[in-house]
Amino acid sequence: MTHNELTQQIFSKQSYLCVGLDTDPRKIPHSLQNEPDPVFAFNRQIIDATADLAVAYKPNIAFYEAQGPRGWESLQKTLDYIPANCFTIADAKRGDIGNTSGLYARTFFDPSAAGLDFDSVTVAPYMGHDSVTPFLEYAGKWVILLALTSNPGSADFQRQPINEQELFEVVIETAKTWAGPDQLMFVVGATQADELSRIRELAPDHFLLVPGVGAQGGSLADVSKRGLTPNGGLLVNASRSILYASGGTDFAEKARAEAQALQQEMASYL
Ligand SMILES: O=c1ccn([C@@H]2O[C@H](COP(=O)(O)O)[C@@H](O)[C@H]2O)c(=O)[nH]1
Repeated sequence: MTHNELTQQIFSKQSYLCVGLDTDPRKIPHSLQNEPDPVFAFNRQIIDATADLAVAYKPNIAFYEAQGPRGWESLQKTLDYIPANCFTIADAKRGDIGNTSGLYARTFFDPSAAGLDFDSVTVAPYMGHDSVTPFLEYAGKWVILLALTSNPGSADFQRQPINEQELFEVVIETAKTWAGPDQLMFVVGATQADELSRIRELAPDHFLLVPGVGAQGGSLADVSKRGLTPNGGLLVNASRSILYASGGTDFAEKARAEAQALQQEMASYL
C-alpha cells in the first residue's frame, strides 16, 4: 500500500487505528478452544468486528513464533484474511548483518519464500544502515524503524545524549537519508507524547507508528495533538485493550466497542 493509499484510507474511514493482533492462545475464550485453529478463529472474528474501523493490523510475530509451526500457519491465514484496504505490519523488530537481514526481508515480503506478503516490517536500527537497507530493496514495501519506544527501558539507550541530540533523534535524522516518507516510518511510543513535537520537526512527512494507548496508558489526545499532520501521518496501535476487552463469548462485540471508541475520538481530531 502506498503513502497516498494509506492517507486515503485514513480520511475515508476517519481513523488511524491499528489493531494489534497479539493473540495469546491462553487468553482466547473457551468457546473457541475446540476450533481446529483457535488463534485464527479468534483473529477472524476480531478482524470482522473491526475492519471498518481500522486502517491497519499489526500481528506481533512473537505471539505466533511461540506456537511453532502451528503459529506460522495461524499467522499466514490471518494475514490472508485481512482486507486489502488495510495496511499490514509484521511487528518482528528484525535487523542483522546485511546478508541475514536480506533473509528476514524475504520472510515477510516475498510470498514465494515463507508465504507471507506484509506491507511492512518493524526493524531495529542498532546495527546501522546495512542492516536496514535489505528491507528497503523491496519496492512498495515499508520499513518501520524503532525510534523512541514505549517501554521504560527506552531511556537506557534511546535517550542517551550524543552530539547535543539524543540517540533516537540521531536515528531519525540518519535513517531519513536511507529512505523517504514513502518507504520509511518510525515507531514512537504513545507514552512518549511529550517528545512528539520534537520528532515532528525532524520527520514532518513520515508516518509514525504509535503503540502504547490502552494497556500501556498512553494518551490518544496528546499523541494526536502533537503527531497528526495534514495527511494524517499517524498509525496508533492498541492490542490488548481491544483483543481482550472481554474474555467471554461477547469478545468480538466488546472488541468492536473499544475500537469504535478510539475511532470516534480519532475522527474528532482529523
Ligand atoms: O515501542 C513499542 C514498540 C512496539 N510495541 C508493540 O506494540 C504492541 C502494544 O500492545 P498493547 O497491548 O496495546 O500494549 C505490542 O505488540 C508491543 O510489542 C510497543 O508496545 N511499544
